[in-house]
Amino acid sequence: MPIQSLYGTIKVPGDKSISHRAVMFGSIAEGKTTINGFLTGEDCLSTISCFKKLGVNIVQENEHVTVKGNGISGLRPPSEDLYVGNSGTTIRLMLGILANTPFTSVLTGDDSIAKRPMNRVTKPLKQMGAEINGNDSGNKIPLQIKGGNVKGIHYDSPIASAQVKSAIILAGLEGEGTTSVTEPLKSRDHTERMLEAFGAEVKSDALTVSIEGGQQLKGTHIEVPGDISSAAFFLVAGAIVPDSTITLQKVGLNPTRTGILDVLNDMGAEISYQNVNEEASEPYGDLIIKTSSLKGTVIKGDVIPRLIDEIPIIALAATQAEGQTVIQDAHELRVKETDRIETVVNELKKMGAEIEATEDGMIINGKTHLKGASVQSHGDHRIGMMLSIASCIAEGDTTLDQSEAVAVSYPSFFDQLKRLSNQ
Ligand SMILES: O=C(O)C1=C[C@@H](OP(=O)(O)O)[C@@H](O)[C@H](O)C1
Ligand SMILES: C=C(OP(=O)(O)O)C(=O)O
Repeated sequence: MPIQSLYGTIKVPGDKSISHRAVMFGSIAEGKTTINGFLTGEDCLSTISCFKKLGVNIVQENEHVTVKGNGISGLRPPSEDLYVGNSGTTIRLMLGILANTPFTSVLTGDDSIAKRPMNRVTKPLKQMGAEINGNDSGNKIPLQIKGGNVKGIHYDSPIASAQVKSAIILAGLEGEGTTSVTEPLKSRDHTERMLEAFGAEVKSDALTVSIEGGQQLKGTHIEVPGDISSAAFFLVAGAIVPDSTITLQKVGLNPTRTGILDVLNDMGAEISYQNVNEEASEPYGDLIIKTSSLKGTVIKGDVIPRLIDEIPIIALAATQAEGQTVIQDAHELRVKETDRIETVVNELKKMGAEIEATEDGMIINGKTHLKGASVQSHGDHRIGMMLSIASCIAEGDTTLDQSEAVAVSYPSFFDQLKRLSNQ
């Protein structure tokens, strides 16, 4: 049923990319790391569980985590498989770390991870000296990795992927000589920023990142800002639900992640900023969104890696914008938790959207009146949240199958949505 308005202030949960990295880097650092604002979503809990199996002492109490690391050489052979659940970031970054451990580990995950390509990281890691075996020549789980004796390489990555860049840089941390990665477009730079916070020296020059081997990380304190990828659902909800004003507190504003703000601005959304801190290692600020008249736009090129996870909710915004929206260069969506081009198009069509898939994106004509339907998340958290926001403006009832998937990145999503709609 259509919601009358969304009004109020919320603090979205901690950034998923930063929460994963804080636990991982704390686990291979020397000494104590404390984390505040940790995301308690299932993906980040999978990362904690894997490092506990590698012998790291990690205590998690809600958003506070303490990690006692003993360096990479302090990691111990796991007595069981490392289960990464639904998390691509966990498996790909861990492979980079495990390239430096002289024992064998086996990495597995859920049905979605079983379909996702791993050769994007296993190929360069094998070149660096890691022994990796798995289904489809090391492309699919379960993956067996034995590390040690890593040699630095230069890698020209065919895709703009922070997971690929991070896996190689993490492998290079203990490797011999210099390791560098050049990517075609700049991807999120949380690894580079956080390695510096842990005392390492990382060089970034345009599209190339490099690191010298033999650096020891030192435990530190990490403050995790709110996840802009989670805030995105309420930015779009605030723009498309009538009579709404939503304040989102302490949202991460790292420029490699703010593509959604640029696109919503182009579409005519009324977003204002307060309490911005640009000095923090990860900048953040409060965002205020009001109901807005949106217009169609073209989204392509170097903004794509800066909003890749936000495309499902941007597609919904486009159904409520006057004119045509074209999304290009987003082929990567086909290898996320689901094929997000297919799932977005098929599910939004059920609600009456005028949306067509292209090979590397979609074309959406607006503005359309959405109607309630029986839809499904396909076990993909971002599809589930996008469809829930769609139901807020749809005429009639919507039922969402597999809604529990939202807990992967946003366990408090439905509670916060309810709170904003009741105020
Ligand atoms: O490094 C990260 O934390 C992430 C990188 C992105 O994936 P790719 O590296 O595959 O683009 C993103 O889609 C994912 O949600 C998180
Ligand atoms: C693609 C995502 O995550 P991951 O690759 O870590 O599974 C996501 O959160 O949208």
